[in-house]
Amino acid sequence: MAEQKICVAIKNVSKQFGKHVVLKDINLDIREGEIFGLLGPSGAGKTTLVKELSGLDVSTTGENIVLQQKMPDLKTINRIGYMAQSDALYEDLSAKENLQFFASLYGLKKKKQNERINEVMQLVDLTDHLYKLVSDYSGGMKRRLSLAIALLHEPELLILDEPTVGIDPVLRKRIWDAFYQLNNGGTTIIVTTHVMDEAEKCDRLGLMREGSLIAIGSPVELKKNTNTESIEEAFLVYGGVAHEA
Ligand SMILES: Nc1ncnc2c1ncn2[C@@H]1O[C@H](COP(=O)(O)OP(=O)(O)OP(=O)(O)O)[C@@H](O)[C@H]1O
Repeated sequence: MAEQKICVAIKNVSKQFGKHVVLKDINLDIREGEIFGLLGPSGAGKTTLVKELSGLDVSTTGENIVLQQKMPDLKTINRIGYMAQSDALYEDLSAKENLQFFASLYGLKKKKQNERINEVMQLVDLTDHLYKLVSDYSGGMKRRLSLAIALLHEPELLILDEPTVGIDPVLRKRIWDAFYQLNNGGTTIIVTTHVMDEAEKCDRLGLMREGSLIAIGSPVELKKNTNTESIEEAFLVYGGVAHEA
């Protein structure tokens, strides 16, 4: 990590859907250039939080400052790449047509569009499948195409909601290689996951449970502080579940 500048500042953020409190007073700084993982079981509030950071939802109280702007902010949204949990692709179009559509939405000019389409498809290793209909893509290919789309406008911050769910280990490694490549180029990455080996790949983690952030630290720190050997065990200790050695 070259710098310690703050990319995302989450300040006293709470979220309620009706009476249901989904996020409880979250405070978190994410640094520029880091890969930050939000780890927690289903329903912990990870998606709700990253949607707020992406400008797709708003907090009930508190504020989310992303790239020095209070969210939601239209200009800032254009500096973020967001990959949702389920793929938002047009199945009846080819990959290239999908990419062109989203590139136009991002306002990229024709020449730039073609350049970026080639670059992002190379990064996700789909160059040979550019003209294939998305309906003929496998699940893993669709995930990689979604990632390519999120990268078209060269975002400074990439937010990935469970990017490798349902993906086999070989492909998962390939996708993570792409994340590292982007991160080495300076992109800050926020990734939600409930996969422990994926959590180990992050620079720092925020452990979430029932809408609360119960611990923040590097994988090594979290294990050391709880005297455990795995993130899974550390999570249980932070969550108040007895740790049996
Ligand atoms: N639009 C909504 N209206 C009402 N409740 C919602 C809405 N969106 C999310 N929730 C609730 O908020 C809680 C947190 O959901 P969220 O999707 O943020 O969790 P998550 O940690 O991302 O889980 P998963 O890993 O399953 O995606 C859940 O109880 C969910 O039912």
